[in-house]
Amino acid sequence: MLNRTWRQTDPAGDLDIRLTDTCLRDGSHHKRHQFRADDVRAIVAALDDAGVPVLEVSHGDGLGGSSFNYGFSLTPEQDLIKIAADTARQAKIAFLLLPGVGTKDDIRRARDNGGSICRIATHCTEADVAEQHFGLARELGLETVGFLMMSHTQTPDVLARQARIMVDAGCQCVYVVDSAGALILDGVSDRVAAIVAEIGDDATVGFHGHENLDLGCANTVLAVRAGATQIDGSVRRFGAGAGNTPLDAFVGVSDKLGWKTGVDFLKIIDASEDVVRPVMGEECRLDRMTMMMGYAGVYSSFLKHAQTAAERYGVSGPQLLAEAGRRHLIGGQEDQLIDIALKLKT
Ligand SMILES: C[C@H](O)CC(=O)C(=O)O
Ligand SMILES: [Mn+2]
Repeated sequence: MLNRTWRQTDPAGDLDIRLTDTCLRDGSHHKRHQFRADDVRAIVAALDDAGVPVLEVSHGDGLGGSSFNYGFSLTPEQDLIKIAADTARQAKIAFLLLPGVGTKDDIRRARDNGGSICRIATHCTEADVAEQHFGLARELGLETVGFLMMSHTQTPDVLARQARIMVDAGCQCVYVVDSAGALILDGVSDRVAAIVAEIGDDATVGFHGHENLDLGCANTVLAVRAGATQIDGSVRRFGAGAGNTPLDAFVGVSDKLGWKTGVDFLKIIDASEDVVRPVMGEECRLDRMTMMMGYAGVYSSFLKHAQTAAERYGVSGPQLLAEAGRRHLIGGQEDQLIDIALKLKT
């Protein structure tokens, strides 16, 4: 019989990990951007009380995302950022910006509303479009994070070079972002390790997982073991597609591995059940649509757009998403889903 203690300490040893919950930003995709002010107030209060150090609040596609192309917000995101900042006692409020969707003025407004961490996301080969935004964010005294979206599409070396561009522009932490939930175990650790090797003396590295192949927690553990110290997740997986790495479960995993997150496990699982779940409308599901997203490498925030197109034109959603994967669509190409549906219909 193996003499195993119940608490398997991890080869990575005692680690401090900083968690960011993104259910009020990535979860905005799942909720079709229909957050009410009271939803945000309740979720921020509960996650803040549980000790979550960073809460991200914005439209799912980032500042300025409320539009015909991405979906209109029920409550202006700048109001939600201010509500979050006014409600949180210890948590910092982060916001996301995709250059071209949002503007530098949106960054200024989010800072004025109490946001203190500016997270700038680009496709993983287009880091250079964010250079001026990192520069402005640092001038404004904001902490900066860079998102390399759709990281599964590029090799570790390419991502490392893109991370260097972000850091040289003022980014303080670069994330491997598994936007499609398509990365599998070593595919995560290889990418994180390559970026750590490139920028580890100047910046930290993070990981943002999605659940489309049900690997969120496992991938995130390997990201930490490869050197990531900033981790995204969402309570109740409340994010695009089948959701993000479940932050509540990951807190439990971290506790059992001896990693320090500062989050109270009992409080976060109660917040998940009693506060977040009632706001979601429906659970984020691992179903044929979301599994096809992970399988075909499709941007998770396309899910609701693909469901709408498949229903409107009477075509197979999984087949629509398979073609979106073949076309290597990236954020901003939501309209292509309609083109695919029309072609499938003929
Ligand atoms: C705008 C996207 O939703 C950012 C993100 O969360 C991802 O790429 O994953
Ligand atoms: Mn995401």
